[in-house]
Amino acid sequence: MGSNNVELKKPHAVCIPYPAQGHINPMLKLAKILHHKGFHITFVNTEFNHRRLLRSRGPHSLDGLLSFRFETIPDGLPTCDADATQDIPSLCKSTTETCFAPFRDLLAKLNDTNNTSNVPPVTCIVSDGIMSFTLAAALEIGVPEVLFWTTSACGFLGYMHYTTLIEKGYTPLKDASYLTNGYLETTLDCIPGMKDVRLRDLPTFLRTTNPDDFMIKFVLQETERAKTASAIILNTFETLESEVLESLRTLLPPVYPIGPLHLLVKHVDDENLKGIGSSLWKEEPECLQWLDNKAPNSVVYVNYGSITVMTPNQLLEFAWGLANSEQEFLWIIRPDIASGYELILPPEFVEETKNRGMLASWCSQEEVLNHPAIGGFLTHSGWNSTLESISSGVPMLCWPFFAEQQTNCWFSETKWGIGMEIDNNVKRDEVESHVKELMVGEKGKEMKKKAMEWKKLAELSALKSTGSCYVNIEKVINDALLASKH
Ligand SMILES: O=c1ccn([C@@H]2O[C@H](COP(=O)(O)OP(=O)(O)O[C@H]3O[C@H](CO)[C@@H](O)[C@H](O)[C@H]3O)[C@@H](O)[C@H]2O)c(=O)[nH]1
Repeated sequence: MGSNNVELKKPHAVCIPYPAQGHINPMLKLAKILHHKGFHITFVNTEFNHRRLLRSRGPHSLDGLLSFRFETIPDGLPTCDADATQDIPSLCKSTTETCFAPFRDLLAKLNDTNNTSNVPPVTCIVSDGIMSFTLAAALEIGVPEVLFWTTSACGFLGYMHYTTLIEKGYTPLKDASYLTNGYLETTLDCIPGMKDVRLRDLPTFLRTTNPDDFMIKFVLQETERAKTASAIILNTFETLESEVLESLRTLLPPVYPIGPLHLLVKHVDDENLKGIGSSLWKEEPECLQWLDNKAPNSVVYVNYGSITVMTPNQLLEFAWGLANSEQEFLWIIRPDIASGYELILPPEFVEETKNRGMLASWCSQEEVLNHPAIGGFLTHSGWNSTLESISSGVPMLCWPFFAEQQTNCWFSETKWGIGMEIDNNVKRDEVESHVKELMVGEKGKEMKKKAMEWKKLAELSALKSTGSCYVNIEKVINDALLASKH
């Protein structure tokens, strides 16, 4: 009884990620940190992802703890049980249009004083930045809400300036020829903190001719609502993106960099929480065993995250580029990477690389990037992948796919000196030469040196008690999450 009383006195944070892998991962880490700081946690998944997590991690993997519980709401899309990423624009549309009511019902259930489940009243909401419908629900029950944008600060700044791009007539594009006629190379000087950025380096939803494009409207809606949150948090660190953060601070409520969360969560020393994970696909531990037999810095790691798709031809160009580079590689090919196509790698490729290549469908990426055998990362430049690579001191080849990945790529290459871009129209010769440069060339050595410097700074920001992001989490808790709304 006594312990229940203690439980009922805790502050209660409802954490709701956008329902995609790259958003659930950092939100779960943050939820664990908040739990460690004394919060009761309700973590809200969609029913679709809840079922996927149970399949990938086992039937009891979401049982949670007395003080860390999982709840679900429907995502509004037709029922489906595929182990595949959902279409992002459809998911943005359905979450923004249908999730408010079930979320509000869930809050009412959690706040029901007749309930006998020892859940304290909800005292704050931590919501994904692109689930901003939750702000109205927070307002209704009179609790503060912090928005967690899981992108880089630079990517977020790009989104914040969609209004500027529309005002200045940069988007929508006049016609489809503007996609290929060199127009996207235009450099801009209207985004403070991103001098000389090109249109093509900004989040890709601007590449439309349709003035009513849903994704543009969605970005405008989410960035406008962000201004009404109690605070904005970002999974980055001050020294990495100081100029951009400064620029964001002129546009928004308090902005706190609180990353890298995968380093900060290491301070949570709680055996009960260790088993709670968020991988939607089953990880293949053989990848790590394979790496154990490799020399330091000898393997290039290839992974395009959870959303990227490509044509069989692009896949083939990567395959032959890797084979011809003569480097060792660990290549993760998600089962749905070539969605809609049958995916077959040529037997000659498999034969030629069998002694120096390992193929798998999903892995524990943080562990892989931290393995001493990894010398470089061929990535789609998703923010989690970029930050995990930075924190492991691993330089990158960037093949950005969509959203703010293009911005992450540009910053990796031009500002942080740890990335080299591969042309979107991927060709095997370019993959071969870039992989060689990354792994054994002079440029690769320079990038490795820089990456090791950033790794140190990432670690510093996550230091227990004194690291700037460690301190920022305390500030978010005291100044926003525990602050009374009224
Ligand atoms: O085999 C794998 C592949 C990936 N991951 C993890 O999955 C996450 C992938 O996230 P990210 O690299 O950010 O890529 P996306 O899944 O594409 O992420 C989406 O969400 C990010 C955060 O908002 C955005 O930066 C991206 O543009 C958007 O596509 C990372 O934590 C990886 O460690 C694994 O654990 N194993």
